[in-house]
Amino acid sequence: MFEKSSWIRLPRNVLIGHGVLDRAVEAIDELHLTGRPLIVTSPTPREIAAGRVIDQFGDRGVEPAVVVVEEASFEAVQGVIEAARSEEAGYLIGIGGGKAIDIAKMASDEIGSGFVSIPTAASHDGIVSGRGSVPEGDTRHSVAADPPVAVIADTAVLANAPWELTTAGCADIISNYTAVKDWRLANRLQNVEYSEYSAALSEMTAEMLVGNADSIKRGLEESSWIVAKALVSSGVAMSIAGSSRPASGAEHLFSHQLDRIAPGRALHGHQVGVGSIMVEYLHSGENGRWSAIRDALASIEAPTTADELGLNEEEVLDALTSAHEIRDRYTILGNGMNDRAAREAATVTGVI
Ligand SMILES: NC(=O)C1=CN([C@@H]2O[C@H](COP(=O)(O)OP(=O)(O)OC[C@H]3O[C@@H](n4cnc5c(N)ncnc54)[C@H](OP(=O)(O)O)[C@@H]3O)[C@@H](O)[C@H]2O)C=CC1
Ligand SMILES: O=C(CO)COP(=O)(O)O
Ligand SMILES: [Zn+2]
Repeated sequence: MFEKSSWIRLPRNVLIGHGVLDRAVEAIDELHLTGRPLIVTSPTPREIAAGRVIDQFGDRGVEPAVVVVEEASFEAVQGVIEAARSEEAGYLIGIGGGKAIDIAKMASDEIGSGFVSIPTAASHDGIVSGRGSVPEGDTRHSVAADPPVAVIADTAVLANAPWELTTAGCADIISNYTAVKDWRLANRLQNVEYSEYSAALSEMTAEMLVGNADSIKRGLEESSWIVAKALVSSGVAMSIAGSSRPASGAEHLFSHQLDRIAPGRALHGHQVGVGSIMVEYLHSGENGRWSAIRDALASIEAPTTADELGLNEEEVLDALTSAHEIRDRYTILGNGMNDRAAREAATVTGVI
């Protein structure tokens, strides 16, 4: 008897392009959300973008509540939930990088309200996904949450963000190559649920980004357009899968470990990019495609070495040998790498 079923949650309105931030309230109006909006933002995006959205609401006689978060943590999520209750918010709007958007996403899931994603940086593919990613103690939780009901990505805002945030977003997309390899492996070895559609979309997104690498240049708004579309596409792949598997494999475990070992040293996307070079080496060996991943990263000015990430050898080796412990997610790392194997992978690929 056929008993399979799936429920794919996707955003309804996706606006990408020059100046779309000024149409934010118009796009939100179309969704028929009710009640007072609560804006969740972080310090810089508060200055850069949230004010413009608040003004649009003001023109309609609506005064949104605002919470400014400093870090991605469960306490911050709890704070937003409490603010939403005390301010009687009807829905949430996340304005910022991954931190603000993840927190708004997870709080709205808990409250059962709608959530709108307004990224100010093209720095990661969580801007549209139905996953929140939050560290806690020695682990990191990838939490299921409703995806945004709308995404409003203004390429002028994204292009004005520091260039490294955009290259981080590119690297997060390029890492899909190894994430999908790990997913297939986990499906073969552990019967992990796998979606061919989601995997194909995730890989195609990485292919298209690499194919357009020549147009990804500092100071060019078109770069933000290309990257924002790829981030949306990768987020959709995660929504189809119902997990972050198509965009998060061993290279993400490596990065999550770095967040513990060397917090705040480098951006999420940059760490996963470097992780991806080494994970590709583990999958395909010395003559494999790891050098193509490295070259793709280098061509968009993303880091390819420990040095460029601001890390030393020991930190990289520590993260590599302990990455398998951070979460119950089967990858090429299996039961873990020993010191010698880790050093070899990092040395052959030129990471250290
Ligand atoms: N849910 C998911 O599927 C995914 C989630 N993530 C999560 O996202 C987070 C990483 O995202 P990331 O965006 O790098 O982190 P942040 O939100 O911390 O943003 C990075 C930095 O950029 C600043 N910033 C944001 N927008 C602008 C702008 N327009 N101009 C100048 N500065 C700006 C922020 O300032 P300020 O400090 O003032 O806010 C911050 O210092 C991690 O927590 C990661 O786990 C990553 C990938 C996928
Ligand atoms: O960063 C992500 C995808 O790019 C989210 O993955 P995690 O589930 O590993 O947090
Ligand atoms: Zn990522």
